[in-house]
Amino acid sequence: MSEKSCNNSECSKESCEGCPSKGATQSFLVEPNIHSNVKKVIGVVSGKGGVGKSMITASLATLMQQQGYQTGILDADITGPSIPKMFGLKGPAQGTEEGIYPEEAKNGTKVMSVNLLMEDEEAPVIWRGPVISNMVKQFWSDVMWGELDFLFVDMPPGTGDVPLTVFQSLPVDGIVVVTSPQDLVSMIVKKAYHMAKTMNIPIIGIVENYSFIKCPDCDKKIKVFGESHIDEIAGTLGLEVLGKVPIEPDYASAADAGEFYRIKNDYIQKASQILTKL
Ligand SMILES: Nc1ncnc2c1ncn2[C@@H]1O[C@H](COP(=O)(O)OP(=O)(O)OP(=O)(O)O)[C@@H](O)[C@H]1O
Repeated sequence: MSEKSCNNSECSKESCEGCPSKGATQSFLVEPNIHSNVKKVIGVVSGKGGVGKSMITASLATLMQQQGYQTGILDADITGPSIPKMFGLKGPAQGTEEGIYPEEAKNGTKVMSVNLLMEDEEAPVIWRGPVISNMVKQFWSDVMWGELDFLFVDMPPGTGDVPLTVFQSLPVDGIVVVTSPQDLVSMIVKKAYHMAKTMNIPIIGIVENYSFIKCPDCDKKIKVFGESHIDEIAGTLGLEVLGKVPIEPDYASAADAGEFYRIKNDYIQKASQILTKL
């Protein structure tokens, strides 16, 4: 993004010389709601679907909340929202002329998601890209987040419209990349890595989900998806590995029961240490 902030089609090369806008970088940042004071915005991204990005977003918010920070989750996964259900939240969200209130989970984590605005949470969102992107911007400009230490943004998978909108419109302080231990991961992590670099967004680190499962009888770690390559990839890219999270049936059952706020995901403690220093 290195366009001039001047949109005047009359401008000629000569008249641009001496113009105060010359060389200025255009900002697409959207103003937050007047009732929001969000200290840090953290994006949670994945290169492909189904790696457990929402579960890691929910874990990060819950972990920081358990440590005494006030957290929120902006569910930017508009066509596949899963955060409200994980926290046992149902719409409709309430509002005033000045904005919409996020809903609050039992642990105090605040959530906004398209599912809290729909009359029927099972109705599909069949909207085109620009409408979806605008909704994400409104989750920043129209939601009264109040005082938050950390707002985690659960992104849709990939490097499409919505991640681009979030990176351009919200003051993102860093991203966490979620992966699984499969062969394709190297390429997928690199795509997310290059997107963040291009957009000048700092990468906090990588979390590997589905790393292993613990044998209930002998505690042996079984690597269901094969050997992990995450340390090598992180080493090559100069990134931190924030944690290796096992397949843990309790995570899935807590999510299904709408009680994710009771989960303590100790496997990502390193992420919390880094987040507190941001
Ligand atoms: N480590 C884990 N142990 C047990 N269950 C998990 C784990 N990680 C994720 N799950 C479960 O797997 C399912 C998919 O996870 P999740 O919704 O977080 O994936 P996602 O990457 O956000 O998906 P999408 O990319 O489609 O939005 C959920 O039911 C979730 O509870």
